[in-house]
Amino acid sequence: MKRQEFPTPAEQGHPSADCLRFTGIHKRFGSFKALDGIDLSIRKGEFLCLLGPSGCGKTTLLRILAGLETQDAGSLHMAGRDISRLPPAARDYGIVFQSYALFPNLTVAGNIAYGLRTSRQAQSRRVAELLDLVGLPGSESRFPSQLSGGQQQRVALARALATSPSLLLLDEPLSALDAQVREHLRAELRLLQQKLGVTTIMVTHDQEEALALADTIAVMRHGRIEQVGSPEQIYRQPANRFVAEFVGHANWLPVHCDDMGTLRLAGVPLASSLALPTGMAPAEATLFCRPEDVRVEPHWQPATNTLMAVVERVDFLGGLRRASLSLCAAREIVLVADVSPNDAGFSALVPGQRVPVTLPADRLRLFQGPVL
Ligand SMILES: Nc1ncnc2c1ncn2[C@@H]1O[C@H](COP(=O)(O)OP(=O)(O)OP(=O)(O)O)[C@@H](O)[C@H]1O
Repeated sequence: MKRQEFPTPAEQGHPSADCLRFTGIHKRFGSFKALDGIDLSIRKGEFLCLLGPSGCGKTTLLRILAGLETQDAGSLHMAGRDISRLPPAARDYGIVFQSYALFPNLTVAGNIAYGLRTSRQAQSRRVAELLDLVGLPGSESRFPSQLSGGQQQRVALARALATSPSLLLLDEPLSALDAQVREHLRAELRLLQQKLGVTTIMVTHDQEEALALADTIAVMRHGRIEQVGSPEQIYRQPANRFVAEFVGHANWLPVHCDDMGTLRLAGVPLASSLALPTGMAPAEATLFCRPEDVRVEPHWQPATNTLMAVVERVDFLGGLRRASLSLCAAREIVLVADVSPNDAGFSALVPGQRVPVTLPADRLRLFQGPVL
């Protein structure tokens, strides 16, 4: 086989071409609805993370795509081909599981070459090439038990990529590793995926991992997709409370919306430019604001969305301080601000001190109903 080089994204086709499409996927286990109508498209070369809490159906969706589980209804198309009923071996993917799933009795080379149907010489060349790629050159003759968790997962990745599949499936591949190895491998995985341009779907419940790795995140809950978007969209414009709560830290502040559409937080009117979701009745609402968006001001200056607060406590978070601030007009309302030493109000963060805080209008979102 004359396969020394990996195909570039350009060789694999136009990056925006649809590679994979799930349409109306349903799956029940007995009376339990594990997937409840999944529609999702993935572009060629895209890195998509299925993100959601335990039991939301991420792995089931991945297993259906891999042909390891059968959907009750719905279809799957890959590059325009209906693969809904094809056996796993006919679906053209490589897969990496959470537990490294290497054959313990085979060497690293034996594990990686397992699915290759080429001459021994071509296999050796391919194995060496893949080991270079995953940063383990010269490890051919070692056994899985002689490798660390991170190294075993690199071998599992090399094995998944051995046949140059169109699709790489990753089922929580980093979650069994310790934090430092995980972060290191995460960065390498992203570089590798970009270099190869292989369309990738990764299952994770780790929102930080999804934000760091994905081009697109599909947030799931109870067998449904709650939102699909770029990490920026998911983080900045969460479609609903569930997404906002699941991804990142957030302040949830009770606001009242009067008949004129004016919003008030602790009686203080907030910028009227805040967009109310269409159909929201004038009543109680919840204001959402990320801690890093709350601005602690060095001096009082009457300004839109600026309120007085008292510093309740300050926690050291390495590069940042996390301050809990209670509003002077309603001490029971506490908001959290992440403040960097470069921010103007940093030196004012002394417990007991009164400080002005601004909630930038363009960083706020409103959700219907009271704070939960
Ligand atoms: N073979 C099965 N038989 C019965 N129930 C199952 C089976 N496989 C999955 N389930 C159930 O379906 C639901 C979704 O499972 P799934 O493994 O897809 O969730 P997940 O989002 O990947 O969660 P986790 O992050 O914990 O793996 C869970 O409640 C699970 O118990």
